[in-house]
Amino acid sequence: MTTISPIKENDAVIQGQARFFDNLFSGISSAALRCALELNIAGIIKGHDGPITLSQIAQGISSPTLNVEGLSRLMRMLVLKQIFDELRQPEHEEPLYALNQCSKFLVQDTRDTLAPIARFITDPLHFSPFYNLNQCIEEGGTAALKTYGVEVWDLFSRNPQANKSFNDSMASLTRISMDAVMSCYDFGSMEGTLLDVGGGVGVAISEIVNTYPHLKGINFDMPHVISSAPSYEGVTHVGGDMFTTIPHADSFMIKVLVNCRESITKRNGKVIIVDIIVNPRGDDVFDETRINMDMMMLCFDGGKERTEVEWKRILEEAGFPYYNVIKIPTFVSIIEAYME
Ligand SMILES: C[S@@+](CC[C@H](N)C(=O)[O-])C[C@H]1O[C@@H](n2cnc3c(N)ncnc32)[C@H](O)[C@@H]1O
Repeated sequence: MTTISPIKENDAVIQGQARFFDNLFSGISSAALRCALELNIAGIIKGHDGPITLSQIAQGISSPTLNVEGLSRLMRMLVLKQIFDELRQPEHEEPLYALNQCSKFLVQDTRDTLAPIARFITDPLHFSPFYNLNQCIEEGGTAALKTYGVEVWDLFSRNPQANKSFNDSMASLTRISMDAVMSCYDFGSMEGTLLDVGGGVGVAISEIVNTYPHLKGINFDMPHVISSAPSYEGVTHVGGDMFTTIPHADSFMIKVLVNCRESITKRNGKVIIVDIIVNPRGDDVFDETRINMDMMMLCFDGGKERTEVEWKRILEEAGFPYYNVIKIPTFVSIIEAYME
């Protein structure tokens, strides 16, 4: 006779094992998310205007050799991960699958789509350097350089497809945080020119200028990024290297501060930083996202996400001893920094 001892979920050893496996297999969640994107599952559900069966998803994929059993197992995984909802209703034999607050971001071509960042983050081009993360910690330098022989910005400037994929991914990430930024910060009190340093293809500055047309926007980024930026009314795109010189403006939105001080034309000029403040305590719903983004920067471009103490130090070194932090309901915060 076999006796089965029930799993004691409170047992620290069991919990440790479960945590180990959850982390070990977390890359499979990314792969399943990418697979849902490639198969356009969110788009198929959205197209039906309501929850649908597995067979309807299968029809939407319309592959003559579709592995329906595989699709059903994929949906089980995506439901377990709360990426899609599964509804069991008595009148339906088959479960119904529905979009939820997570999978709605997989629908493509909407204003709030996160499909471009999902595609970029799960792309081998982005993921391969993580296999060299240990080297980048042992020796310093970026894992991207060790993988590709060039830094990412060079890689993007030489590879138009990678450049577009990265720029689109950043634009989608920026777009979803801009509502929170705009509703919590009064750009209307600014005057003259506002320059976004490393502004990508100009999503943030275009939204600001669109709401506050009295401001003149300057979007500053590297020439290969600017060359693919769409034009926006009230925004001038300028290509260049922020480590060499940044154009003059009355106020700045910025990620790197060193050159900013010399570029501020008025004494009352201020710097608005819209960026991550790392909170290693993990008591905020976005803390893991912020730490993941920090690892991405460590591996990929050699940048870093900062705690408030680190921001305070870097601001002081750049000549901005006064600052306010404005917490907003998204993964970034606003830091308003002043010279005096
Ligand atoms: C993390 S992305 C952020 C893009 C944009 N601010 C956004 O939120 O969507 C960093 C940006 O900095 C730009 N960048 C990196 N090094 C730069 C440099 N030396 N001069 C100007 N821009 C630079 C990159 O091209 C990229 O668009």
